[in-house]
Amino acid sequence: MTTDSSPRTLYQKIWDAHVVQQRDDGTALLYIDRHLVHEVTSPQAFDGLRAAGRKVRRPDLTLAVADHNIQTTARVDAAGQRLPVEDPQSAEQLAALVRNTTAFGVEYIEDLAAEQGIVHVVGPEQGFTLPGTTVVCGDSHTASHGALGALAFGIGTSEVEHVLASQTLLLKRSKSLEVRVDGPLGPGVTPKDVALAIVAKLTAAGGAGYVAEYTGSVFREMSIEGRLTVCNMSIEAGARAGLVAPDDTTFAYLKGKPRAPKRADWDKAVAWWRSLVTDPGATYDKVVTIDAATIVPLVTWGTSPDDVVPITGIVPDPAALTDPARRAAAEKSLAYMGLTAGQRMQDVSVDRIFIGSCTNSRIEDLRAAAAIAKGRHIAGNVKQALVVPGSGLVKRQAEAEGLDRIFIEAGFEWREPGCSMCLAMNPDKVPAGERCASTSNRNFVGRQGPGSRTHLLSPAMAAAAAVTGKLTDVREIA
Ligand SMILES: CC(C)[C@H](C(=O)O)[C@@H](O)C(=O)O
Ligand code: SF4
Repeated sequence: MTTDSSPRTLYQKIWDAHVVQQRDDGTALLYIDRHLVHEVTSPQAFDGLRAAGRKVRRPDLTLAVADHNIQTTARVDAAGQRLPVEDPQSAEQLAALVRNTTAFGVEYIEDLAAEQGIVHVVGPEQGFTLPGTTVVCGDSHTASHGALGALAFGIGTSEVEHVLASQTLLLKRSKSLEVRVDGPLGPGVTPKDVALAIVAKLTAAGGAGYVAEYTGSVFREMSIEGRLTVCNMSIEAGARAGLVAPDDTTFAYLKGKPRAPKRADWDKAVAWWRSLVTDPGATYDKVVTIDAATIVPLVTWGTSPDDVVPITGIVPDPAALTDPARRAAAEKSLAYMGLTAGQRMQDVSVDRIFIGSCTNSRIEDLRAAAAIAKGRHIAGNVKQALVVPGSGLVKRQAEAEGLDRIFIEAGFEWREPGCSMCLAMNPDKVPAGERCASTSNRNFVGRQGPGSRTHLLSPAMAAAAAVTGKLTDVREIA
């Protein structure tokens, strides 16, 4: 604990409030407030506990949900009977999560429950993620939860076991990075474009060793859904975590959420949460600023999330790169993506559309996509357009607003919640050589299936690509 009153960053305040023991080697044992668990990174951790004869220390602070392997087609038949998961490995991982959470007394959000969804959509939506808490999950996109002012980061399977057993984690403090974006956003520019602009500016490795705090008018004016999109992609710039200081928008979002504090506890919590801001005079180790007016609707061309160009731009020419290693990487990337230098991004036709993932599957994302899809139809060359809500609650809300009808009438498939085509661990895959306009966060080689080609963009731009059959400037449609 810091005892003097020197100005501190938000990151430092949350860190200081969670140090259980400071060690001489610079590491600290940190208390973990919330642990989210999914089926992919937990089986070995539970096995480890079993082998050591240990229990889960705080089952009440642990919440499990299946998302990566789960099918997004119907989960029950017409008679209400559960339909089997066909892939044996997925079926086993899902069964293991049920077995392990039952055996260790951890709460498991059942796959047929309306609360089921992608772990990073579920945490905020349930009020499980709260300002000023430390949140971990065996998943790199845990950074998302920083949108609520939580210090949230991904951990490996051995750390999952450590947290299950002790509710603590041994960590080295990261450096602090301020990412400031000020000014009004232009037409068609969404939080996803802000996120892509940040990743492009920092580069995919530029945030390594840092915890980013997003500051400036753009984030103050942004919804929680938008902040979740931006914080989600912190890891694509290599940052350990991303943070937005909690404010009235945060409190309004959390109030009444199932697991948020109630009555007098709520008032006490809000009073503390209001102190979670970077003090005037506190310094960051690094500061990056972006003028919001320079951000336009963006799209990726390559196989790294920082391969970003304006939708009005062209495929960059590797020959313009002087560093031979970077040039070779860009050439390889273009060959994989089936693109040629100088080609206009808006001439690139697409085979599939994916609207979903923990980056862009919340209600505002679906509203933005539906606004473009409304009264239109997917183009003849588009083989499949998936809309996968981030949770059963998002799905229900969207249906109450009639968004499902808009999508279905426009030729989209309306699915059950899960990670789906974001990483193709379930049957939702992009076939080799096919091109997908995707609202997810990674365009790595083979990410959406072996040989798949991914272009990252916003939900509105994904819907625009669906109806025109090619990458499209949403400003020309909306
Ligand atoms: C499967 C999981 C460990 C992985 C992650 O850590 O992020 C996945 O969610 C991803 O997005 O690649
Ligand atoms: S939606 Fe995609 S990025 Fe998010 S947790 Fe699932 S696989 Fe990872």
